[in-house]
Amino acid sequence: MEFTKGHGTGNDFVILPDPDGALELAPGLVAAICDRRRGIGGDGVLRVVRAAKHPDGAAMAGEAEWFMDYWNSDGSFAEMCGNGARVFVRYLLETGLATPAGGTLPVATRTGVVHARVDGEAIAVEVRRPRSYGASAAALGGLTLPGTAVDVGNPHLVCPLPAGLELTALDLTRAPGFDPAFFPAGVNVEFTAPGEPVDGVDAHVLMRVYERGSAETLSCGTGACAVAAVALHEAARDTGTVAVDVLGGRLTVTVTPDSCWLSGPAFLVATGTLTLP
Ligand SMILES: N[C@@H](CCC[C@H](N)C(=O)O)C(=O)O
Repeated sequence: MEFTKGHGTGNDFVILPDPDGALELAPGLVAAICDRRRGIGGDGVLRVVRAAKHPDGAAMAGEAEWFMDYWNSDGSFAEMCGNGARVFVRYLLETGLATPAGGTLPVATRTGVVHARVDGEAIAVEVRRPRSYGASAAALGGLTLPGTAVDVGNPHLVCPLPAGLELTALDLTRAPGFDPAFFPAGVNVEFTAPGEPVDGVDAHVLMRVYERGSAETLSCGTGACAVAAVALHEAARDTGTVAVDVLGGRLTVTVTPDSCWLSGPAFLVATGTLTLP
C-alpha cells in the first residue's frame, strides 16, 4: 500500500491513506512499520480514514470528513497527538482530500473534533485547554523530579528541572519512572528549563520529552501545550502565548480562556509503497 512520511518539528509519522477503513491495522503491524531499521521508521502512524468509516469517528462524521486514527510506535493507541494532527492536516491539503472552509479545517480525533488553521509552513491546531490535575513526580537517574500532571486529552507530567541540572544532562534512553497509581494508563513526561526572553510571547521554555508508547522524541505537541500551561501558571497567568523549544525546533502555544492553539511547521517528506508483512 501507499504511504507518506511526514513530520512536525521532528516528530515523525508514517501516514497511511485508508479512506474506507479497509486496512486491518494491529499493534504488531504498527510497530513493524515504525521500526527504524526493519520498517519505514516513525514515532507513530496516522491512518487517514473517513470519519464515517471508523467506529471511533462515526459520531463526528457530520462535523469532520476525516478521522485521524493515531497509533504510537509501539502499537498502542493515544487519545490525541498534536503534531500528528498538524501533519495530518498538511497531508489532507497536499493530497487535495480537503480544503479549508472559512480559513479552518475540522479533523475528527479520539478527543473530539479539532480545528486547524494553515499559515504557510505553519499549521495550527486548536486542542483541548490543558487542565492541571495534581502533583506527582518522575524518577530519572537516581533523582526524583517533582512535576504537575496535565491533561490535554492525553496525560502529561511536566517536571521543571531544579537549578543546576541541565536538560542536556538527562539520559532519556530509558523511560523515566512514574507513579502507576496516579497514571494508570501511563504518561508522557516533559522535562523543562527556562529559555532566554523571546519577543512577542509571554514565556519561553526549553523542553525534552519521553513519550508514552514512543520513547524520547524530538517533539511532542500536546506536551508543549502542557508545558505552556504550567509556565503560564508559574507566571500567575491563565492565558497567554508561550514559545516552547523542543529538540526538533520551536512550537508556539497560545492558551485561551477555553482552548489552546498549537502552531509550528509541518512537512511531508516522502511517499512510497509499503510491502505489508
Ligand atoms: N507526539 C504527540 C503525542 C503522541 C501520543 C503520546 N505518545 C501518548 O501516548 O499520549 C503530540 O505531538 O502530541
